[in-house]
Amino acid sequence: MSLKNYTSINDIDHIETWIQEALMIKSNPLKNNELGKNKTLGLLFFNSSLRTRLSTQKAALNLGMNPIVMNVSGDAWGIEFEDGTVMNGSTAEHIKEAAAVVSQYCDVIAVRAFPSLTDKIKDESEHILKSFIKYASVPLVNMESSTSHPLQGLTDAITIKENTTKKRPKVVLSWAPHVKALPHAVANSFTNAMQKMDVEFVIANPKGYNLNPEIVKDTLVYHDQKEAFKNADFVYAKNWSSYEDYGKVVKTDLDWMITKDKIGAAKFMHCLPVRRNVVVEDAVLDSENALVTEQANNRTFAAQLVLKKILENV
Ligand SMILES: NCCC[C@H](NC(=O)CCC(=O)O)C(=O)O
Ligand SMILES: NC(=O)OP(=O)(O)O
Repeated sequence: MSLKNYTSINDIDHIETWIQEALMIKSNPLKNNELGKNKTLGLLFFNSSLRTRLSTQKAALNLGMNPIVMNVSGDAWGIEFEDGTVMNGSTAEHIKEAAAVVSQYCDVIAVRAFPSLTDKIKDESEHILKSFIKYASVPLVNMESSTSHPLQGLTDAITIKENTTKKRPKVVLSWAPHVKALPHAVANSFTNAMQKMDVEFVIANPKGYNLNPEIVKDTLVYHDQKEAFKNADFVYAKNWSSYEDYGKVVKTDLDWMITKDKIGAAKFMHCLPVRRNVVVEDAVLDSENALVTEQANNRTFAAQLVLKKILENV
């Protein structure tokens, strides 16, 4: 299947096939190093990044593409996204011009834009991502938007497939404590990805932290972490702010921190960056059961698969 834009896990037609394709790329990353020759990937960051910034560039380089990167916030002119506004405030150019202009320099555009966590309706409308899609004339890749992080979700699916010996492993997504209000994007895309895979998938979170019911669907949600962790093969930790009381930290349940004692022999996963001894204790991250570096490595191959599918279509 060729691809126009990659904005959500729902753009994956058959996840098992995509995983196999990504693993083929991993076994020979330079096989298609002519496919992107003389093509430019523009990476636009409205927020910080280490893994996405480097692994997506690495993926582009493996395909022979030329990546160019910009930190939009701070370095570029402030972009206006509202239609018909009198631009006499702090924004200096409109997304209509900005996206059209970036499309002159790039064959593919990748964008990272986190949610406000204050305006649920606006965040859920994905106005930044959708505006780029509307006004750019080239394909777009989501590098974590308000509600989804599909490069991460695909990576996590690949990592679980590589690290399981069981036909149908038990995978638990667990909320974990944090000092800040964080987005739902990673948890949403992980949930979307697990729902497409042949795994026993459950979610554990304290009361008040249920994810968007339209994402959770009929996935089992436990409010008792210990109960959820029984017989788990993979524990995926992530903090998110409240969805119901949108963007709020309703309570910091410190006893939800992931410990060696709690997860036993289960493999530990996290998208990173992770706050040690807040989200998860050192003993877990420093153990052989931590897959976090492997996940970060797989980001390259997930991005490479997505770019390959887009390049085959342009
Ligand atoms: N891209 C992976 C996670 C990005 C972001 N984490 C953060 O903002 C953590 C920041 C901190 O720990 O201060 C999130 O949860 O969506
Ligand atoms: N996991 C992830 O997306 O990391 P960065 O925020 O560092 O890109």
